[in-house]
Amino acid sequence: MLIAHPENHRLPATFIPGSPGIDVAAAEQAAAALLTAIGVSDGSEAADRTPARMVAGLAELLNCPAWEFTTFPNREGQHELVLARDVPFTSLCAHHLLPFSGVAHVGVLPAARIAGLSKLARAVEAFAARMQVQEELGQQIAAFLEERLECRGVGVVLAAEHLCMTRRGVRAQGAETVTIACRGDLRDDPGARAEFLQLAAPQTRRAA
Ligand SMILES: Nc1nc2c(ncn2[C@@H]2O[C@H](COP(=O)(O)OP(=O)(O)OP(=O)(O)O)[C@@H](O)[C@H]2O)c(=O)[nH]1
Ligand SMILES: [Zn+2]
Repeated sequence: MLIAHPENHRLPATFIPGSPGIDVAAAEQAAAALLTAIGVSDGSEAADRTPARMVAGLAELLNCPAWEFTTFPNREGQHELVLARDVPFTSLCAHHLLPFSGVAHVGVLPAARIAGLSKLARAVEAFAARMQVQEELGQQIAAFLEERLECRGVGVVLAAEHLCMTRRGVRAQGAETVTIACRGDLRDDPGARAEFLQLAAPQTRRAA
């Protein structure tokens, strides 16, 4: 069954740095308990601050710095594709809490306004800073840009390695997961879609 999360792509106008959702003391206590429970707590000096480092590391991955979505008037009529290619990202797999990371290719067909270019990458960063499912990550970025920019089309290609799939479980080393989230003319206009995917697709495989 498809479960829709219509609010998931909404972000506050300005992002606040810090990790307000994290109770650091409780998280460190739980991390220490986890290390003990799985039998790796050896009391050594090296592991002394491991619970604190675990929490700080997770807080870092679940946080993104403050930014604003800056746009400019489309004065010269840029109605062709604008593509930010090879934007690196790291997120946390919602199922295993292991990292998945790779690159995002974000394309926009502008209308009345153009986005500050870095904001395409910042949108990727902001939505990646959550427990995520790759398909939902792509859809949330696309929905956010479509809504904020009121553009004619948005396309988001994500190509990522999931450690939960390549380093544990099935251990499919080298496997890459590619997802496409297109909206507007980048989904419905075959020519525009083909041009976008052609420019984005050759970049989906990481350098060996
Ligand atoms: N569709 C999708 N699946 C994901 C993503 N990240 C992880 N998964 C999958 O989520 C599934 C969770 O399945 P479970 O059977 O509950 O977990 P598991 O026993 O650890 O499964 P294995 O990884 O096969 O050992 C696995 O198939 C993962 O590969 C993602 O971003 N998108
Ligand atoms: Zn996983």
